[in-house]
Amino acid sequence: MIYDVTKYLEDHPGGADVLLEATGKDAKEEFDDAGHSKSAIELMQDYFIGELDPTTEIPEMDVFRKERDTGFASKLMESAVQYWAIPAAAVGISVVVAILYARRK
Ligand code: HEM
Repeated sequence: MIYDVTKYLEDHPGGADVLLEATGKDAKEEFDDAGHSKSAIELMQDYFIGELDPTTEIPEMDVFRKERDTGFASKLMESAVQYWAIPAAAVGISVVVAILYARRK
């Protein structure tokens, strides 16, 4: 569920700050935690603009988890690549040099 609350910023009893902080994020938990009344939930429907396209693979909470996961995983991969890149390059160069050296004789 996506809500455009731009026009509601000034009228929000909870303040514009909390809405701005929730921009572009999944604010379901914050919304629920605030204990919004039934009328607040009804009012919210006026600002409903659409759903996330599930095929875009970016539902908000997943993004956070994914960023954390892939962040960690990609860092691990990066360091793994760095770890292997130098010895692998050294071995590669040695092999080339050895072949060239062997050919000379
Ligand atoms: C379209 C979306 C929203 C609508 C229509 C809305 C509406 C309201 C309304 C009418 C109230 C007054 C209390 C009540 O009737 O429940 C309220 C309070 C509050 N709202 Fe929202 N709200 C929205 C989104 C949010 C979001 C996303 C957050 C947090 C990130 C939030 C945080 C709060 C808080 C903390 C209060 C309590 C203020 C207090 O009691 O001092 N609201 N909201």
